[in-house]
Amino acid sequence: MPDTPAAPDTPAAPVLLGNEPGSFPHGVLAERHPAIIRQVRENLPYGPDRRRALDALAANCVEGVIEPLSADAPDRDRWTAWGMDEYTGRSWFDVPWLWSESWFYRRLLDAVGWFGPGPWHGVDPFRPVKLAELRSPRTDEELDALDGLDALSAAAQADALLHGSLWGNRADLGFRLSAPGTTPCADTPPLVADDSARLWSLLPPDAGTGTGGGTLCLVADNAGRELVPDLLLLAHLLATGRVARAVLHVKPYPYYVSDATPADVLDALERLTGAKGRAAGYGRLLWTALTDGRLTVRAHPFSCAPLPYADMPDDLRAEFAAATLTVVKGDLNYRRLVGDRRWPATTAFADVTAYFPGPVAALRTLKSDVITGLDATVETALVAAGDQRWRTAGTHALIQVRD
Ligand SMILES: O=P(O)(O)OC[C@@]1(O)O[C@H](CO)[C@@H](O)[C@@H]1O
Repeated sequence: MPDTPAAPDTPAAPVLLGNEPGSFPHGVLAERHPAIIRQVRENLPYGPDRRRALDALAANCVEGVIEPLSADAPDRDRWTAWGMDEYTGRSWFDVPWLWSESWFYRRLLDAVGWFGPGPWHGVDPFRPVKLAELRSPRTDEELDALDGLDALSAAAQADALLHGSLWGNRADLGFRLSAPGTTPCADTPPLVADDSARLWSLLPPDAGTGTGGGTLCLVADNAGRELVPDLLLLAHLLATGRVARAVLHVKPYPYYVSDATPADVLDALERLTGAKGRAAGYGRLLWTALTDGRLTVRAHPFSCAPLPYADMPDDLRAEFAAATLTVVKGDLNYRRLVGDRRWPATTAFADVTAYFPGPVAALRTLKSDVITGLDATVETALVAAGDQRWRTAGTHALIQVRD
């Protein structure tokens, strides 16, 4: 399977595995995944066959080994190219953590009958939790707060929407299974890196007016309370002419509990168009942009690949190469962007993303060990402030740009 180092000129750090008891990756494999299965079992009335399959997966993912997809699986060839044969027979804990997590969600879809011919075909096992969040009063509060933006300068409005999208990344339902009620940490500034000025310099206002303006790719992460502010940001960028077109990359199938799929985009859009005030205006703008082609939604198979973006296929590479800027959202996408490795925290972000075919920005709250691009002083302060939970607790965030 491909294993392109993220940055050929930077010595590659070791790939993260899940086999170290007490480590964050080990906890995800040993505890978070079984908890996700329990939640899925409770949230939908699956019949005995599906329940048995879920129980079998619960045992297999903790005690068993990787078993190949069935011969008639529609994506068997793809998974073969992504390393399935190489890892068959090995413990889930002994293969790259990035790989075994994606494998978990793929096998979960088998267990619930997503690919099958039966009644559960195409039914998102995470839909109940996604919808509960989208319909929550907190979403209303966030949409109502948009009307307060009118009092701000144009630059402050843009920053507010950027930060809404950034901190929306805390809305990760899988994460909340293992870190409920995490509160921001007062000891160190919440932003560990802030390249927002560089980001805005790549998207000047009105650069996108007329026919020759730029395209922004936004590689989305979670649905619901992350996707809503992502859509608001896109609407604002289109409305202010900072971009002429936007491409929203979402997942082709349910993944990492709350990751956005095309169906989730429609749900979020409905939430916006059904809202009041500025939120509704942005909803209408996005609806029109979808109909006239200024906004497109992509669900590329590689979006659910168990591999770093350094291994992206040529068609995706060409898309990102043509964009004025690609904004990559969230923790998992960050791991895939820089490579899921034990990088020293001060490793240059520009080096580990040198392979990326165009300007790229990461907007991410920190929910796993991987980190690059920190100033040494920032790292020292974070470490001095206490334990290493700043890496995984979602209390800190970053905006990093490589142009
Ligand atoms: O990508 P997201 O939604 O920001 O976060 C995904 C996440 O919760 O799941 C992984 C562990 O399962 C970590 O990368 C991260 O903590």
